[in-house]
Amino acid sequence: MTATDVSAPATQARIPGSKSLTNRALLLAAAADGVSTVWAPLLSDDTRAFRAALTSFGVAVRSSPTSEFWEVTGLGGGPVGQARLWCADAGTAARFLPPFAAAGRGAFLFDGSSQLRARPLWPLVEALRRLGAQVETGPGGGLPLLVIASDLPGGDLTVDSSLSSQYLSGLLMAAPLMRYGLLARAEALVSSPYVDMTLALMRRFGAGVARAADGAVRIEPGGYAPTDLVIEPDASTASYFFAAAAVTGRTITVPGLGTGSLQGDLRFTDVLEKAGAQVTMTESATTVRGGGGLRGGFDIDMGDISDTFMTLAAIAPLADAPITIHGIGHARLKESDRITAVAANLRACGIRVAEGADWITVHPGRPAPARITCYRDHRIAMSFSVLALGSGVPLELDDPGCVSKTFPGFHAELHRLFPDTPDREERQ
Ligand SMILES: O=C(O)C1=C[C@@H](OP(=O)(O)O)[C@@H](O)[C@H](O)C1
Ligand SMILES: C=C(OP(=O)(O)O)C(=O)O
Repeated sequence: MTATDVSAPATQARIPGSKSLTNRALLLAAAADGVSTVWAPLLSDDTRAFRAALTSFGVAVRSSPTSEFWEVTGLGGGPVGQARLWCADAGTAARFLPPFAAAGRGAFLFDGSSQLRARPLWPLVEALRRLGAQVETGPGGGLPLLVIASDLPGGDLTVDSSLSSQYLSGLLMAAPLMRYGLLARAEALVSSPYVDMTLALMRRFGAGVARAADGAVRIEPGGYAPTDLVIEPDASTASYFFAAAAVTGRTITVPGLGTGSLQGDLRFTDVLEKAGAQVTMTESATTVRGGGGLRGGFDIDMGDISDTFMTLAAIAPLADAPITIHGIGHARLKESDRITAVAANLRACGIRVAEGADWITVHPGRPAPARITCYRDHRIAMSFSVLALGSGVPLELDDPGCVSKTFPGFHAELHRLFPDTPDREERQ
């Protein structure tokens, strides 16, 4: 650490709640038998869509006046009746809500934006059918999806999890509502920390969860008990602020994200450490100190934490040697084909990039001013904002507002923490 770093004021980033924790907590509270309170929920497009869909199922969600908590009156089981559910752009809604519906009784029609319709659902559809649910898909094999439910017996299931972990998470969360529970195995699981998060939250809501020696998970029937829960700040969102510290030589602390975090994406700080940043983690906060430039010359598997691969890829031109990221093939199936999108935008900045089915290599270089195509992907917008900050080069985002999927206040917070860098308007 240099003398300059020591004198730099530690600055606290205000990171909103985790999308993944908020939507899981909403679902489990909706299934529970009683009233749960979700403190510090994320207020963004994805959580509003999830909440609105639950309301369509007949779940009452009451906000405190400033939304510092949401009070959810659970159904004490799966939904009953008929409903149309709009999932907007939210992968979590399209993958978590159909299994919940299938564990109820009635007819439920799910749809979403054209972006969400393009994302695969077939492993979930197949799994639900094998459990005995009646599911009809749209022409592409996914949304719009009709679930005709009449209580699921449950049973023994292997879930193809090579494209996404969300199918398994959705099935696991519905399992305590099935008559005999579920014995579930994942095949070729990607993003495994999200399944750990699912099981941890299910336990918080009183579910009987046991892991077998062969990696299978046994979920007991019996439903959920209501609980009160505080949502952690979002670790994927925090990655942009940690990366910003690394590339500007500044210090950023995120309170509320520490050693006990349930979010795998906090491991992005290990990646920054590998790239030369200093990381300090306590039970209640994480601090990243930049300084000394970004170190490259490594090849890293980010398959478990793929939402943060773009954060690294976008700042990689500022490193002193090439950086290769692998294990991220499933990132092609998200809001955009993220490998192609990142590569195209880096090339638009004049940076040398090579890519394959599940990897990308980014070479060092000074970015040229460019217009960044966001593909309505919040993470493209946030990642390239950090590259603009670190390089001091104006990068214009074609759709700065797409950050509202997970952090509507992103640009304002980045500007608050880094006011001395190129003007925000120039970069958007
Ligand atoms: O379960 C979740 O909350 C999520 C799982 C991950 O998806 P995949 O399992 O499709 O990688 C992640 O990318 C997404 O943002 C949130
Ligand atoms: C992939 C993402 O979202 P989801 O799958 O929940 O739509 C994301 O937030 O990066």
